[in-house]
Amino acid sequence: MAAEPGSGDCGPRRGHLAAVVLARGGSKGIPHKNIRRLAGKPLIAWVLRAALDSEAFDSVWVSTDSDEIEKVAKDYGAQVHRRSAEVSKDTSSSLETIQEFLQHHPEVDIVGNIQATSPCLHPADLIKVVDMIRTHGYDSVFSVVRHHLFRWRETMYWTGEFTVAENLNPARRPRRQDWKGELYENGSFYFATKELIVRGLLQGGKMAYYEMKPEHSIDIDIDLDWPIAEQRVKRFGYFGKGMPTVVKLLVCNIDGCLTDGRVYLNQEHEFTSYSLRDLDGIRKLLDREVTVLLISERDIRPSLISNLKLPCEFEVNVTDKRAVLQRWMSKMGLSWIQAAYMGCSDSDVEFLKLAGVSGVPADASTAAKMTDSFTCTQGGGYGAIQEFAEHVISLMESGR
Ligand SMILES: CC(=O)N[C@H]1[C@H]([C@H](O)[C@H](O)CO)O[C@](OP(=O)(O)OC[C@H]2O[C@@H](n3ccc(N)nc3=O)[C@H](O)[C@@H]2O)(C(=O)O)C[C@@H]1O
Repeated sequence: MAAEPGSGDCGPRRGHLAAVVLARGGSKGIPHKNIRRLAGKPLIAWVLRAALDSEAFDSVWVSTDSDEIEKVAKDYGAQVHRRSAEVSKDTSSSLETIQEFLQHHPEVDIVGNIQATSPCLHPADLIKVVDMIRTHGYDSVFSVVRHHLFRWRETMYWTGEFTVAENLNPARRPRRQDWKGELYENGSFYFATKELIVRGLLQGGKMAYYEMKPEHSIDIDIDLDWPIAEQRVKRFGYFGKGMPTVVKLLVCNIDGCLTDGRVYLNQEHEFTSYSLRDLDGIRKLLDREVTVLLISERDIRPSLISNLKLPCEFEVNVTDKRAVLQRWMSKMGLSWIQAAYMGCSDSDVEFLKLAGVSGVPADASTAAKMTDSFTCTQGGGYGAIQEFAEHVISLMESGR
């Protein structure tokens, strides 16, 4: 979606390109915004993952003044620049914070300032922007989105002033499909050379914009934006995988996904519970011809599963998950990319990584959560399977 900038091709550009995500600790509007969980992951994790997976940068940094953010940044694979208190104030601008970063990192020639507040970023976009800089030699590139908004001049009606239309003819109001709309900066990223930044500019020199898809363009500014951003990320975000559009099999760990992992005991029996919402999610997948296989490492009574009255397969007392999964995949003639996997424990990590799409409940183990999986907002046994099933269905329906 790169635009055609007027100045044409400017020749190749080399030099160290650093992705820099600014994440101060003291955000005002939304407390701890930069590491608050959005769709199951700390906010900064979304853009860090896109930047790292793009493999387009020589280094990926988080600039922060907070120990907590430093830890999260490192957990997600970024390097950390500890910034000074002077550039961590409410009044500090991104520009001065980036200038400070450059003073400490003289090896860096170009900065891609990626804003955590736009969490629907995809590596493919970053790869194209880096190509605009590397191959076409632009000095600065920033993200925009197209809006179809009619603008009207601001007036004070009580003074007798009249308003006028600024970008439309009211006598011939264009229909959305007959009007290209206008480009607006969307705050997702700002790439600029060191020369420009040192001169006090993030946008300047040979400039170009990069037009993002509207579904990927979201700017968290006020607290009201948060739930909208969360929905958008769940539907259109980058989950670190090839994003399959065909899913034929869901394998789901019973213990901790279908159940909440708790077992109640009396002298004769063990009891667990499940959520009807999860059965509904499974049913939705079955309706779409996805085979559902429930597995457990525990010796669960088969009648417990058959009592769910769902036409799904199950295997219990599994000692070798890999062998079971391999058997199912070859029986169905599938490759991993066509399989979905939901798990919650360390023994699921391998399969969470292999599957085309994977999900973990909110209370999964840390190792399971650190995989590139869709992290549910619900815990195991409380609707996580339903949430993941809806995510899988939206992937299949989006045709991506
Ligand atoms: C490059 C730039 O000018 N960014 C500014 C953007 C940009 O103009 C809009 O997004 C455009 O739509 O606007 C601001 O955006 P905001 O305040 O949300 O900041 C965006 C992200 O950067 C972090 N940040 C910002 C400044 C700073 N000195 N240190 C930081 O760590 C924030 O924590 C947050 O994760 C604004 O609304 O005031 C302030 C930002 O400085």
